[in-house]
Amino acid sequence: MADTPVPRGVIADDLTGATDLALMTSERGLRTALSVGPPETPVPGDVEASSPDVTVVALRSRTSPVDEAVAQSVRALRRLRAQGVGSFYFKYCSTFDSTTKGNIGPVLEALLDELGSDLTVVVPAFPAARRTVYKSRLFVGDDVLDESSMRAHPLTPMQDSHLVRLLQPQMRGRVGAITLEDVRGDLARALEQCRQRGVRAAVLDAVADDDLKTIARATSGLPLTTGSAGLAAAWGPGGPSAAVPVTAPGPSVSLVGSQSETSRAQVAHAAASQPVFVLEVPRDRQTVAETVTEVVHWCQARWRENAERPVLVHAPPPTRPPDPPQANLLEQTFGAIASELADRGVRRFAVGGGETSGSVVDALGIHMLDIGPPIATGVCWSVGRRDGDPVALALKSGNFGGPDFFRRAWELL
Ligand SMILES: Nc1ncnc2c1ncn2[C@@H]1O[C@H](COP(=O)(O)OP(=O)(O)O)[C@@H](O)[C@H]1O
Ligand SMILES: O=C(O)[C@@H](O)C(=O)COP(=O)(O)O
Repeated sequence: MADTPVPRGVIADDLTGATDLALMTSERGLRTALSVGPPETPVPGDVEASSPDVTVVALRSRTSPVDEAVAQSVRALRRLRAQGVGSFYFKYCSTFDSTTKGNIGPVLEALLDELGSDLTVVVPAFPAARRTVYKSRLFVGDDVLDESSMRAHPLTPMQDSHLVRLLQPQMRGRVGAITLEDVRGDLARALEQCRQRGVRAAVLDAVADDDLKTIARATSGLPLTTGSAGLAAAWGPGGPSAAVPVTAPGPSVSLVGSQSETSRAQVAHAAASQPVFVLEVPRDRQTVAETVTEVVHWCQARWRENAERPVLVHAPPPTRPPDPPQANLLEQTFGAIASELADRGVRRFAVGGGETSGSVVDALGIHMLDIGPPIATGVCWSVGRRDGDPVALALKSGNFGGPDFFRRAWELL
């Protein structure tokens, strides 16, 4: 197994992306801390004792305006540097989710500027999750990105699959491409040629785990690398899993705001054995509050019938075209449901969707997560603390997990 130096600081643009990567490093035996938002600077003297191998900072910047995403990401980088971190990874989605005013390019350039570095790589490939890049085109399984279900994402509809074409309009600097032949040939030379041509971000083809190992080795000297959790599978020497055990008693609830095909199939599967509540899209804050009260009563009534049986609450099908204010009200609704249920003693939450997970964890007031055992590729149990009590969280990217995810997850607790 390759022994590749590990970027010690990871800045992730959403929470499920952060847990995806943290699972990867923790499974490889790297002690991984996940901070929800930039970490507080630790008290000097504690640094050595508590220093993890990798600190992952989960932001909620994926759909933020450019200025906000840049400010959040630079702030995270500065906090990590203050803790002694010297090498960084910017984690975005393996489906390269970004809006038309996408912030991946601006964030990447701001981080390069902050580090005084000229070149980085763009590596969203994650073959274990069937994301591959060939001739700069991103594939999801057998489909190019813009022919996959990502084409109809409510917040980040992806209507091109060519990463250079997607990224260049977001950047001041030049975007280049490195072909699979060069990745498998003389990658160091290809990177040097990019540098000489003034390329700031080189999009790398990769279709197999071995390509990622090659890339991890060839880019280990760069202060900043970027991509999905795929590349993290090639970091470090590898070793026994550093995952912590996760236990939390009491009733179980799944909250699904994701509209991906995968999530919808998972909800349909769960509905065969679990009570399911379908939300309406709230019109305003007042209807958010009314909906939350209704859902909390519904959950409690279901648990009085059978305390062991998980329940599931999910968002209704979206309107076309997608409506960001409605998306935001739904996120608030899921967050408030979680927080009201937690006030009533619920400690087991499975959440479908990255934005939805961010909203739920924020509403629960959780700032740090310990990484637990895997549930599916890219999804794990994690533990946060709320008023000192452990809260078990399965934070699932919309696109991840098998059809039985919302049953299987509970069986692992
Ligand atoms: N019916 C709907 N109308 C508007 N927005 C919706 C609807 N259903 C879900 N959403 C929003 O879509 C977004 C889904 O994003 P996210 O939770 O990140 O899921 P994924 O992981 O699939 O990207 C959330 O902001 C959610 O509130
Ligand atoms: O890289 C991935 O696919 C995931 O880690 C990820 O970023 C998930 O984002 P959401 O689909 O918004 O949950």
